Amino acid sequence: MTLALVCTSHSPLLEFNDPPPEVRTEVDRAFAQARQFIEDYEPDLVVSFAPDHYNGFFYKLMPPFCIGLEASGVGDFGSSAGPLDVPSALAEQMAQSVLDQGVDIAVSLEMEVDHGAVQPLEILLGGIATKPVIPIFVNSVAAPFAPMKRIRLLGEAVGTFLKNFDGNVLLLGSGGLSHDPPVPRLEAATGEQRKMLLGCNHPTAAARSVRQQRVIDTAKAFTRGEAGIMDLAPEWDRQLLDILASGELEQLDAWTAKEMAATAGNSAHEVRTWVAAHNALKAAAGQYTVTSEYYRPIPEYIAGFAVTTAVSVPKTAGLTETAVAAGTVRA
Ligand SMILES: O=C(O)CCC(=O)/C=C/C=C(\O)C(=O)O
Ligand SMILES: [Fe+2]
Repeated sequence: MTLALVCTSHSPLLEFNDPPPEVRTEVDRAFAQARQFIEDYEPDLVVSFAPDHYNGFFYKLMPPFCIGLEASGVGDFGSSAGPLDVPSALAEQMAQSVLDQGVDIAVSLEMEVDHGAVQPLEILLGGIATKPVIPIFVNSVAAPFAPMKRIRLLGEAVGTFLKNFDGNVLLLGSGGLSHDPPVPRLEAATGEQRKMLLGCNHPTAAARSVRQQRVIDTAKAFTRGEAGIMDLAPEWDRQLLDILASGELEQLDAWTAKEMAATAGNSAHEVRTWVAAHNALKAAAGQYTVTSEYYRPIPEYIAGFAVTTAVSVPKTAGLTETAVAAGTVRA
């Protein structure tokens, strides 16, 4: 059994608001590099840690974590709709193992996933059903949030389960880094929004379209420096990437939800998926090496935008020559 990891920011704006061409080229190159990394690795199973943005999980019943025993894409922001290829029996065994290890996790036989889970599958694996995928929802937008230590322990429990898997496992983390896009929040919700957040009415295509347009308009205003959302926080992003690369993930236990949001924006909680994925790799393999890392704050995507790859082998010379040659290595 070996493991590999790709963590990537997602953005609903990828196809709706272009950054300058040289930045788009950089992002495409980082995606291409991650795709090649996966192709070379030939995963038998993908385990995806991803958030949701009130398309599949609502306040009517909001679990901190959930494993999909069956799942399908909802098709928001032009992402693919339809079933994922979830190995249900294996996903159920994973859920039992995670529970046995002391991490309470929900399961869903009808999990709905949005662009947060679907974009990485499309971009990195060519579609939502090209490989067997176990989707793990990590709540990253709906307060209250699980403490960071629990996120680390979720990753550890998943990684411990994967130790016994006979095959190559690719871990995915999706989201972040610093960003504050206009995702509605309960504390500021109007009557109609509150109903949407509760999940009283499942979002219609028309309602989704209004929400989507708001994100696009905000991104355009943000790029002009005119949006009333928080700035990106490159220093916070770099600190996080350094900690993830160091493997000393316990350092993140002290990060509180309040400070994370205050420093890096309300959607910075999506980095929880990165922490869980990295600790799954660490738990399964003992050590890991980050092999490539792309990072740039991209206002057009409202994102501290990063793509990294890692493998379950001890540290050697550090980042690979490929990463350096592609110009995607961090400073
Ligand atoms: O109004 C809504 O709920 C839609 C907003 C939305 O889905 C925004 C998503 C933003 C990201 O996924 C992101 O920047 O990470
Ligand atoms: Fe998101």
